[in-house]
Amino acid sequence: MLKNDLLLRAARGEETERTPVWLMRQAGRILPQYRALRGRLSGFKELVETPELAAEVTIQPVDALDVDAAIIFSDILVVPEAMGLTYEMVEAKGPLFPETIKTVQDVARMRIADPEEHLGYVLEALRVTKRALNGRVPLIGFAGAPWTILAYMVEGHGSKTFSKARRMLYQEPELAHKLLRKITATTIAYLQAQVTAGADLIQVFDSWAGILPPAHYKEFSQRYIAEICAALPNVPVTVFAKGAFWAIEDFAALPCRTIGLDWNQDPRTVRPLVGDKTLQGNLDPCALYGTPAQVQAATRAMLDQFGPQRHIANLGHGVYPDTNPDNVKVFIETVKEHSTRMRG
Ligand SMILES: Cc1c2[nH]c(c1CCC(=O)O)Cc1[nH]c(c(CCC(=O)O)c1C)Cc1[nH]c(c(CCC(=O)O)c1C)Cc1[nH]c(c(C)c1CCC(=O)O)C2
Repeated sequence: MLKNDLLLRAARGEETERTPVWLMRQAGRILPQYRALRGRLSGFKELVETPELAAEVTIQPVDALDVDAAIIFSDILVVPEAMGLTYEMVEAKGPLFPETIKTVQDVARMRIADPEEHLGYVLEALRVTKRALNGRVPLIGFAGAPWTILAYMVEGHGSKTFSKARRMLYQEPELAHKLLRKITATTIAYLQAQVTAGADLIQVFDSWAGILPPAHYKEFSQRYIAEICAALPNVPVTVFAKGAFWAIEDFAALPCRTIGLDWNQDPRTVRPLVGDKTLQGNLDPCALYGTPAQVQAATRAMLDQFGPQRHIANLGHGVYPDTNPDNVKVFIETVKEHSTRMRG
């Protein structure tokens, strides 16, 4: 039994006495206790692949920030690795795939991963975390959307344009679909296993949705996200497709409960377009660089724009590593106070 189920009730569209709040990337470099632990290890992957350590950093923000949810410490790139494409996390640079997907043979080599066999360390981290949380807050599981995963597998690293990945959609659309189908099958089995291992809510990250033209988004991304949502009927699903403001009416038709908004979207414009869905977001991560009074004012304004119900407060993307954790606490405290007042 959960002692704090605000997140799940808001996600299901039920009334809550205040707005739940958590932050994308809340476990990570903003916390000194994360940096201390991380500094003692060989690297990011050791942390991700050691269930006891992953559980420890998953719970750090629950202790330090008093957020209403924990999100399992992992990465979206564990999926391509499970399919056969190893990633490296290069210090101060980000992810790198030494080998990338270019040909039919490359796609044929990729396996549909078995969750217990190839991603057992994430499932074990979920089980350890769930036990250690002892019902304090819900535990969020996640995966990347197939398009965002393809983008990394083809490009090999982060990019402003992902033009190699986008080139494939024009030059070899059938090959892209072949790969997307394998990623989707892997992701469905992986997320179902996460739920069995203890995840209370699932978030799908389509971080690179916004670089696609709308027609490509429909063809190469949204339909696979819809398949994933439909395969998870017993758990609330959040879809966060960054930058895809033009697809908002299509999201309303997705078989998911919650739509994540980035900071470019105005919740007042979005709300009437998404029916009874719950919305998540969307304070500008850079708003946390202001003074505490400015953070308070920006957070209150955001809450007013969403309205009191069917809202999960968050930033519009992951918190930046150089954010002062004191301002993160101001954000969280302000959500709790102001959203309680909004109901009074
Ligand atoms: C695109 C993407 C990735 N990973 C993720 C996404 C989708 C969300 C988004 O759009 O930001 C998702 C992710 N990555 C991480 C989490 C953990 C849970 C959380 O607290 O949100 C989650 C949910 C840990 C991480 N993933 C990464 C770190 C930093 C690694 C370190 O400790 O040095 C963390 C805490 C590394 C990572 N991983 C990735 C990149 C581009 C980078 C480098 C940039 C960076 O360093 O922030 C791929």
